[in-house]
Amino acid sequence: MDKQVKQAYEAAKALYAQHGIDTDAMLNKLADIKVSVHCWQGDDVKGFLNQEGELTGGISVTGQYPGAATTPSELRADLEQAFALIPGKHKVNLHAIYTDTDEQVELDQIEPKHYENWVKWAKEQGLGLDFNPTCFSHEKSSDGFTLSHPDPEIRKFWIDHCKASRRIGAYFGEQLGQTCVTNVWIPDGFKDNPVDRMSPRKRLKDSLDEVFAEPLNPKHNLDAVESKLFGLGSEAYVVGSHEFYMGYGLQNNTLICLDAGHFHPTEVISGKLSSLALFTSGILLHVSRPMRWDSDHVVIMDDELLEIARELVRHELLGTTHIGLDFFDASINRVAAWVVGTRNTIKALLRAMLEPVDALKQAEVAGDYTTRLALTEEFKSYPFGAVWDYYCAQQGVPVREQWIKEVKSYEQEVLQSR
Ligand SMILES: C[C@H](O)[C@H](O)[C@@H](O)C(=O)CO
Ligand SMILES: [Mn+2]
Repeated sequence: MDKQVKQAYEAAKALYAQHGIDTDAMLNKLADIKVSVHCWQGDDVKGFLNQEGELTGGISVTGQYPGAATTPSELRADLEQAFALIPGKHKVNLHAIYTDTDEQVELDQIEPKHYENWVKWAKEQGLGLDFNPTCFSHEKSSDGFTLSHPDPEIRKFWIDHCKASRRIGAYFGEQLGQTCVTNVWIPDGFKDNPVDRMSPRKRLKDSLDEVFAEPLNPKHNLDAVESKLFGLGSEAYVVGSHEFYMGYGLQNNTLICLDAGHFHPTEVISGKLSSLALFTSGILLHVSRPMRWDSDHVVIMDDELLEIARELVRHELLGTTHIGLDFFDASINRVAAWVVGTRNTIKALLRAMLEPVDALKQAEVAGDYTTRLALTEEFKSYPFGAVWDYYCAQQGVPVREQWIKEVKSYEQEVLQSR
């Protein structure tokens, strides 16, 4: 390890120790945290089932940066490159459209065999896998409705797709010895004010009951449901709102997924964790960065990211929270997008672990808000960067911005020839 990195770490360690913070212990804890890295940043949410099809469902990717993955092997190679620059061992989050097969399979007919190569690769790489049914970018969702569709045949198609997806999730979990989280998100909603808000929700509830009817081993698969406030073309009404899924998840014991971009622009998910955690067995996060809307920008070290990390650390929610990422930016190198967003998420967790939580809580309980504010502010310039650098070196990944040149040479050697 670089001498300077080590020296800076030792100095930082001594400073934190004065507040009873054991940096070595925190780094061991950090190494156990898995972030679920979403495959869809690598190819602009196209997938491999119908690559030429349009991205629908009220989500959008902008940018023309060259080098998007066009095959499962390319996507895996890009992910490997990203993971070589991210400390720790993590998970990959797949959508159903990321089949690896020559078969032209329909979404309601997908089977574990269509994802076998992903499992083989995940085993080789020591990664876990998560899964999502893809209820968009399909002719049967072209009018904006899937599980809440008024036509029972279309609804059945999507129910069967979600059922098949859960079985694939269970197969991932069983094969990899790591629980797979299968997350259901649907785009269903209206562009303009509906007359009947209730009936689509009733249909969605019934559909979900069918989807989740088959009992699966929770060691292999955990179900999650993801709400949203609005999408492109569903500005007035989304069937699967926060209230809907909060009720559904609590009543049916599924994980509730909070996507940072799925609420009103000034509403933050960090503030929701301590409430939800009291009533659920677990939470799924989609860490994202909404800019004025659900824009899915790459995650940066902003106040909300740090606040999410603090909530997880301060209330000991790391054991029951599944941390997934959800952003897609095609205006920059896509491998770099993964690296920036994932490194920041892990770094934010480390920053939160290096705060004097007990002292801050004591000050708060004693009504000493002066100390609470002063200590919080002073800790913002404590040398967490030196601890982070040491962690990267310890984990065998580039320290600080050293990783950028690796992404640049990968771009030259691999991405540019695509
Ligand atoms: C592709 C993802 O499933 C999708 O982004 C979903 O999670 C979402 O957040 C939709 O806005
Ligand atoms: Mn999401």
